[in-house]
Amino acid sequence: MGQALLRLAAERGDLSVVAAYSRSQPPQRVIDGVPHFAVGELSGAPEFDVAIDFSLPQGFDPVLALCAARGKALVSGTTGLSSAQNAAINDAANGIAVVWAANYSLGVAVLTELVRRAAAALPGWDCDVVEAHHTRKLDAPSGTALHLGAAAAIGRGEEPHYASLRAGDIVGEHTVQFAAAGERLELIHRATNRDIFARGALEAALRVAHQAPGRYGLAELMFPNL
Ligand SMILES: NC(=O)C1=CN([C@@H]2O[C@H](COP(=O)(O)OP(=O)(O)OC[C@H]3O[C@@H](n4cnc5c(N)ncnc54)[C@H](OP(=O)(O)O)[C@@H]3O)[C@@H](O)[C@H]2O)C=CC1
Ligand SMILES: O=C(O)C1=N[C@H](C(=O)O)C[C@H](O)C1
Repeated sequence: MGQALLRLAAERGDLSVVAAYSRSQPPQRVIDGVPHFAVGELSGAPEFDVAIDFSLPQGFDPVLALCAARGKALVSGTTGLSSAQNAAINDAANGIAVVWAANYSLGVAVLTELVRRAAAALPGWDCDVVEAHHTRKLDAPSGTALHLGAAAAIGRGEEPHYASLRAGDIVGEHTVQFAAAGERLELIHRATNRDIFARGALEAALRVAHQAPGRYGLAELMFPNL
């Protein structure tokens, strides 16, 4: 995701990337023309308006801390965060603008609303969330699966069952199934290119960079017609 963000940001004239951060050791001083900072070097990063984080749970805390210390906005898509890390986002949102979303695609934002409405309309139906991703993905169920399950739980009062498949280079597929005797409803989102997530995160960053402190939902920020 970091590579997609750098590539797509370079194509735009309305934003510029001032630094990249990762765990790479030894630190690669420049990545795609952008100054790179490795673990332990983040405090030396230049001034910025908003940070975009697509790391891993073990890389998230220093980025949140830097944004909070400098009073700058954060857009994060890192999944598999702990409840303590989610609570830290809520705390930080008292002083900075924060967006965290398990999925930055428009399609999943629409699917989430459909799932919420279907669950509310189909009380007593069985509900399962099946997700499939590439074999490099470390967390399961996916953040999107948990997000869709939470939307279903609003309408049905309990979380669905989850199933995870890891195979090949699947970008990200999520199927929410509602089943009752004699019929079955399946709502499916299939991502075929990871750029959709990076584009969504860049748009969110542009919108939240100078917002007042608070935790902003992706739909309220990006898809007000939903
Ligand atoms: N919300 C959304 O729309 C989406 C969310 N995701 C989520 O984004 C995250 C990243 O996904 P992906 O890009 O595929 O994963 P990768 O493993 O390809 O990239 C993870 C990045 O985090 C860096 N990193 C890992 N640990 C640390 C650390 N301790 N300190 C600093 N940097 C660290 C890695 O550094 P290095 O390069 O040096 O290894 C790497 O640059 C996952 O949680 C995934 O679920 C993914 C796609 C869409
Ligand atoms: O790791 C990925 O690739 C993805 N992770 C996110 C998730 O955990 O839901 C979003 C997307 O499905 C791709």
